[in-house]
Amino acid sequence: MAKRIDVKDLNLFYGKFHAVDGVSLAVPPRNVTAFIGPSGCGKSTVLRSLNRMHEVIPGARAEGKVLLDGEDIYASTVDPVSVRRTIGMVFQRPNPFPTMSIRDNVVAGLKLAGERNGKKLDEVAEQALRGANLWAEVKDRLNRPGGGLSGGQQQRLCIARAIAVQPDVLLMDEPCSALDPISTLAIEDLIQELKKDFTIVIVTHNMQQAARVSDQTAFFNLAGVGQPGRLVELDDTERIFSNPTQKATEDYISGRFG
Ligand SMILES: Nc1ncnc2c1ncn2[C@@H]1O[C@H](COP(=O)(O)OP(=O)(O)OP(=O)(O)O)[C@@H](O)[C@H]1O
Repeated sequence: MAKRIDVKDLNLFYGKFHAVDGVSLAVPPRNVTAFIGPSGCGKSTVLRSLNRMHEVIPGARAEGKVLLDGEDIYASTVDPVSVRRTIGMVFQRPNPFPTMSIRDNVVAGLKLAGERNGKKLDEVAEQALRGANLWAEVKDRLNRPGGGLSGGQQQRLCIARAIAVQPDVLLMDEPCSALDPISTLAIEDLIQELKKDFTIVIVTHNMQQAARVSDQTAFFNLAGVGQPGRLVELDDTERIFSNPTQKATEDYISGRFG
């Protein structure tokens, strides 16, 4: 169930390129944290480092600590695959397995982990689809392909797939950027529901969205061209949008740059 994350002096690299410099931040459990900032400042890179997806890119590496309820996910004894199971991820473009049935998409992770009991898989599929606010729309076509759903439904299917394995944390990388406004609102409502059970970190370019869905907001920026991105400030969302302490944050949220 929902866990806290503490990031300590995290530096992220792509080969020799120092992409993110010295980030420290805390994400409380059952809380939505939004990452905002101009393009290229490292939001997605930091997000991917929170479940060790960053290192999947050839040459990419992380220095520093990411603690999940005090346990360092980068410790040498930790299996990155189990980290990714505990800290799930939803991507920018919905990526269901298109020919696989809706039901099998949801339970794909569980089947991979060896669960073979059909009744149990049906139960988990229903629970996860209900949790993702999709059950009512798909309950009569669970055996039809996931690729046949609308974009917004596919994204909720991917959220159902992510929560079916009961992660502690959900990372969302611009989950609404490929969706229309109605589907976007459906996902935003869903995020409010999900935070009762999960710790959520969301990258968004949409500042209204950050203001609507998050409890705290982290503003990232670049010190200059070719310089690494860094965390400028992290505070309650209300404060970031009404009275930030840093001028760069104020300039960004008031639309003066970015
Ligand atoms: N796979 C990669 N290989 C090399 N460099 C990368 C890779 N992915 C990102 N970068 C670089 O790392 C820096 C941070 O990129 P990142 O995508 O994290 O920024 P971002 O703030 O999420 O940007 P955006 O808002 O445009 O998605 C950029 O300079 C980017 O070019």
